[in-house]
Amino acid sequence: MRMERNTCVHCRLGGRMEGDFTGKDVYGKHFAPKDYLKMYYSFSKEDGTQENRALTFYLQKFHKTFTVDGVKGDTLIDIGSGPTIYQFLSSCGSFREIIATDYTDQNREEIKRWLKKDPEAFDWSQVLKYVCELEGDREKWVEKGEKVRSTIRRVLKCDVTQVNPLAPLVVAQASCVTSTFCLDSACKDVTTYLAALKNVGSLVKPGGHLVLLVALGASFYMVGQHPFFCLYLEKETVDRAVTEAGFDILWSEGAKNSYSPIHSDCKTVYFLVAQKRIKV
Ligand SMILES: Cc1nn(C[C@](C)(O)C(=O)N2CCN(c3cccc4cnccc34)CC2)cc1-c1ccccc1
Repeated sequence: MRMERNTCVHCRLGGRMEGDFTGKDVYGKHFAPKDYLKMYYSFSKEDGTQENRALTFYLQKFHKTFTVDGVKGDTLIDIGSGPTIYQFLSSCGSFREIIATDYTDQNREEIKRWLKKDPEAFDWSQVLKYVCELEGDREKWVEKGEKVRSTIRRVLKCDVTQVNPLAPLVVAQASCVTSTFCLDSACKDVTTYLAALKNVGSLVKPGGHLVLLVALGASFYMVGQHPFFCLYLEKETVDRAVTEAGFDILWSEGAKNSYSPIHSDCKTVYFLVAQKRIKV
């Protein structure tokens, strides 16, 4: 039907995206990791032409943070890991232990599938090769995979809306906390976002680092045919939330969104590195 092809996703959804927060239960029921991974983390076309500019931006910024700038420490906690492991490829050589976390069972299971080398696990080999090329030796990608597997020691449940996001577990404060596209998808409004950032920030030891990847100017994103809510955030809101959570922003960089408008209305993907103030 011609009209159908010409209407935006928002319109086709009957405008349901505005304010339609995707609650935790919906994630548990409707979030399909395989569809998500195929849609957002396929690295290139069959002919090898590289097309995933969003992913290469994230990988370059993680490389700058951990390999070039030398952010390191004992433990790194990743909050809202989703079903992905790309976020660990540069940090796995800089921390003794990585703890991956997510709210949904199916995302944690997808990570465990890759850790166990399950043949049904998502193929991250192209992404491993890209990061090894950034580090100067593309041929080291198999060893890189083994290093990631040996460094991810735990895969835990998290809920950023809880004061202790890892409750009922009490985990020692970490040298570094990373979180990619989590708070913007998990928080229904800015008040909740500010509180969630304080909750996540409480997991960082004084002097430790917080690394965030945020979708700016986004109200939804698609996984397969299912729309998911995203909190509409501007750079200034994120910067203020990080500062109010007790961190100094060391550097940040935004990149124009390269997702298809069918997948999301995201304007900018925003990478930020901050350091927790030491109370004197
Ligand atoms: C790309 C991309 N990836 N993602 C991350 C994704 C798929 O949303 C996810 O797996 N998440 C985050 C939400 N999350 C949660 C949901 C409910 C409650 C949670 C309570 N605590 C912690 C986590 C909770 C569960 C894991 C979002 C995008 C994206 C965003 C905007 C525009 C375009 C793309």
